[in-house]
Formats: sequence, structure tokens, C-alpha cells
Amino acid sequence: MDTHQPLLLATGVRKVYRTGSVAVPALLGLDLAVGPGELVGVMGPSGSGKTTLLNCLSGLDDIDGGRVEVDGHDLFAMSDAARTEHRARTMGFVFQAFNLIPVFSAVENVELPLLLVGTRPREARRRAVDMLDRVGLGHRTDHRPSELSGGEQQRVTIARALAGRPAIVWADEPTGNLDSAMAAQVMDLLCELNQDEGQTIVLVTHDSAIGDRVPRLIRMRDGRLVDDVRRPVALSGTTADPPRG
Ligand SMILES: Nc1ncnc2c1ncn2[C@@H]1O[C@H](COP(=O)(O)OP(=O)(O)OP(=O)(O)O)[C@@H](O)[C@H]1O
Repeated sequence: MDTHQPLLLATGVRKVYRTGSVAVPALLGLDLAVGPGELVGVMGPSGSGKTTLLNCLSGLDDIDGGRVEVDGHDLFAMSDAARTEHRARTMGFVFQAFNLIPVFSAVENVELPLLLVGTRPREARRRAVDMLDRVGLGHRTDHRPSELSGGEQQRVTIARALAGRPAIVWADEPTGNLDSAMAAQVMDLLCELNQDEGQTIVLVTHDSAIGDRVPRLIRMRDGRLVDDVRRPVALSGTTADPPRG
């Protein structure tokens, strides 16, 4: 990958949801470039288009106009099958609902996507165990989701998202189901993965405490990007801005 090129380049992206005769414009010509190693927060009022942005820029959903390139490939110029394959190879996802398979252990949940893209079982297991170790769950590999706390379950989903070494991780309200202590732990982990390993992460959140911790924050309103601010972040994870007020 050329590190001078954006990893994600979206230009003029439009999305309109159509339900019967009703058309809801959700993205109105959105431009966004994200470079390798960035941690970008996306905030904005309910209904402003944050989840739509994530779904469209990751190719989970179709767009009605514009162009999205991820890792040098135009997502919507390829077939559905090629896009699915590209997504499995280059992207990881963390959602508010953990979406873990209840009858599988933590390690089985993490290795499943690797097995689905053809990784040999022994290698998939090794990487899954390594990733669980990385997120602080090396001692919980054989536990099922119901035997883990909410914060631990979300750390399993982060391990699952990262196990395939994706170029970019999309996180939609990853702390939305967690109490504030667990939310802070999960956010610590995401910041650490970004700072220590240069993992590129785009993170949708309602939580201003989380918005305060990201080095780049974009804000949406009515389907448009209305603000895009970069600021220094202290190693403690809080921004280096002077206190407000
Ligand atoms: N599947 C859908 N069908 C029709 N309209 C939709 C659909 N999904 C979203 N919308 C509409 O598109 C707009 C953007 O929705 P989106 O979910 O992206 O907003 P959001 O900023 O993520 O909101 P929230 O913070 O409440 O999750 C809203 O007006 C919403 O009602």
C-alpha cells in the first residue's frame, strides 16, 4: 500500500433510501479522505447519516452516486461478490450489538471469519488466540459469550475484527451497550491499537467523552459533513486541548 495515498477516499457520495413512494435522502454528496493510521470519530445528531456513512463507505450498502475507494479499489466498480471478498480482506467491523455466535467459544468466534476466507485451521486458531491475548482475554479463550461481561464480549468482537489484519476497522457505537467504566476500557483498547499498531479506525459515536479522545473528529448534519477537526491527543488518551470554559 502507498502510505501517501488515502486508504479511504470518498467523493460526492449520495444515498437515498426509498420506501414505497417516499424517498429519504441520507447522504447528500459526501467527501472524505482517511489516511493510513488515522483514528476518526464521527458524531452528529440522530438521523444525520452516521450509520449510513459507515454502511456506504464500507460497501455494506449500495450508493446512489459518487465514488468510494478503499485501499486503491473502487468499491462500486466491482461485482457484489468481489466487493464482499474485498471487504473480508480489508475491513473489520465492530457494532453496538456484539453479534457473537452464542454457542461458540471466544476463540471460535474470532477464528470463524479467518476460516471463511480460507485460512488454514491451525493458523486461524493461532491468530485468534494471539488476538484474544492482545485484547486482554488470553485467559478467556474457551468461554462462551454468555460467560463474559459486556466489555469482554466487545473485546472479543474487536479481536474478531482485527484477526484478519484489516486495513480499516469500522466501529458503529462500539460502546453503546456498555456502562461508562467498560466503555472507557473498550475505548482505551481502540486508542491503543491505533497508537501502538497504527490501526486505521473510523468510529461512529454519540458519546462526547469518546469524541473528545479521537485525534480527528468529523461532524455530520442532515447528510452532510459539516466539520472536520484534527487535534493533538495526549498519550493518556485525552485531548491536549486546554480545558474548556
Ligand atoms: N433502511 C432505511 N430506510 C429508510 N430510511 C432510512 C433507513 N436507514 C436510515 N434511514 C434514514 O436515513 C437518515 C440517516 O439515518 P442514519 O441511521 O444514517 O442516521 P444516524 O446519524 O446514524 O442516526 P442515529 O444516531 O439515530 O443512529 C435518517 O433520516 C433515517 O431515518
